[in-house]
Amino acid sequence: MGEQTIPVTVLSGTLGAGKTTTLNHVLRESDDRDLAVLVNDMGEVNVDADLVAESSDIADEDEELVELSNGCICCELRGDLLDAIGGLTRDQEFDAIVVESTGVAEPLPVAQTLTLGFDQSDLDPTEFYEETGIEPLENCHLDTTVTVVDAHQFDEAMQSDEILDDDGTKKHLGDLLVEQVEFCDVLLLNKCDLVDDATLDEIEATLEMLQPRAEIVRTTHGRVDVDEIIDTDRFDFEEASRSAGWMQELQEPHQSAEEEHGVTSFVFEARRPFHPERFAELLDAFPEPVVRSKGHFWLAGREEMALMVNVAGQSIRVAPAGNWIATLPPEEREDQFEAYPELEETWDDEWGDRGTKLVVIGTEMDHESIRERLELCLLTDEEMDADWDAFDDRFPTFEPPEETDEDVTEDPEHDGQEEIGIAD
Ligand SMILES: Nc1nc2c(ncn2[C@@H]2O[C@H](COP(=O)(O)OP(=O)(O)OP(=O)(O)O)[C@@H](O)[C@H]2O)c(=O)[nH]1
Repeated sequence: MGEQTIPVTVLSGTLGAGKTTTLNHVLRESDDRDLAVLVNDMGEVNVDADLVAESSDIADEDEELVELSNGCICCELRGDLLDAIGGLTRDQEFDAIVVESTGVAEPLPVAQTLTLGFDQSDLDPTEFYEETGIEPLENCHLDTTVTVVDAHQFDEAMQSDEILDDDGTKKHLGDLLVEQVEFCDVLLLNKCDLVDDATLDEIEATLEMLQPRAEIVRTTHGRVDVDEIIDTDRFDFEEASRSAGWMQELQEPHQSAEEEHGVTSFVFEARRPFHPERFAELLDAFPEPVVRSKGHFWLAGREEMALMVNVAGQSIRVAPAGNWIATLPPEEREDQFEAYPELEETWDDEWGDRGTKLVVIGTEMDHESIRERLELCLLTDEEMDADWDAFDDRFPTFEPPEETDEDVTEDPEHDGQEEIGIAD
């Protein structure tokens, strides 16, 4: 794998960020490379493929264009994506392949599909192959994931409550933007011509906080040095899925976060549960400077299961984060102690591992005031002795997970996160 196989670059980015413009630039600048291009076109929403096909610069016999329509390559077209790459590369030797996702695609499932399809991942692909009927492709590797960010729309998109529909899956624009930023190797901060330098510095500081690993390149009209995004060998699935800022912050918190352009982060920890009503109220009107928050929490009345909160701009979702280790049979608990020795150090005689750990990232945040507001959501001494089941609890109910030995300190990234819809 690697050297001799065809490098695949995936371009993501919200609608209108400049993916097609970047792709056109790459094609124009790649006279010395034979490129294949796959464009995911969502029918009426997106006419990229037409634009690409019409461009005379691109209608070059060395290049091949495949359009994947009527669906999303992060959802039902996952198999089609691999089929298309398989078809393209069966008889022709390309130097590289560029995949342009739709503006609503999540990069993680696309990368998962490619790493599984190229047999490049440590995950067991058997089920995937059975489900899709796909033969693993041995002649390609996922090389670089690129997210194009629209500098001009960034703040607005983060604060937007616009809901996007990705083939039936509804998500907030801000949530998608954060996912795209958190999962990539290279961030193109595009449309720099429309934004002043001070604002660009601020956006870049936020991007760095959200995604410390990615290379950030400022561009105008997608004019990037092609070597920054093609055949870079930058992609690593494990690293990519673990590198998001909030994850690093949870694992190695630096309490007095270095401030750059007003972007800071802190970790909130507590060993008492949140009052479900007060915490719901806080989430309803989450402090505006918070750009991103994620972590697990303990909700009074939910002593079986840890919950996970995921705030990205205006989007707030809650998901199950696995059973508390305290609920496990003693022998399984011992296994967990062995695997995670630090668990024993923080174990509470009464409540075991139950507790809350959230990372909060934001711009111009007053840490103390946000910390205080979170603390006010914790049960008071009096409430600690009350009947917790009697509290008004608007959070969604989740079925207990089948596997009970999940470590809640790891991010399980469960599917099925629920938009909590606390506001209504
Ligand atoms: N001023 C300015 N406009 C840009 C820049 N990059 C792209 N645009 C314009 O922004 C619009 C959207 O660009 P596209 O490249 O089509 O964006 P996209 O991400 O492919 O959009 P979708 O395919 O709809 O998701 C076009 O009108 C581009 O000409 C830039 O750096 N500066």
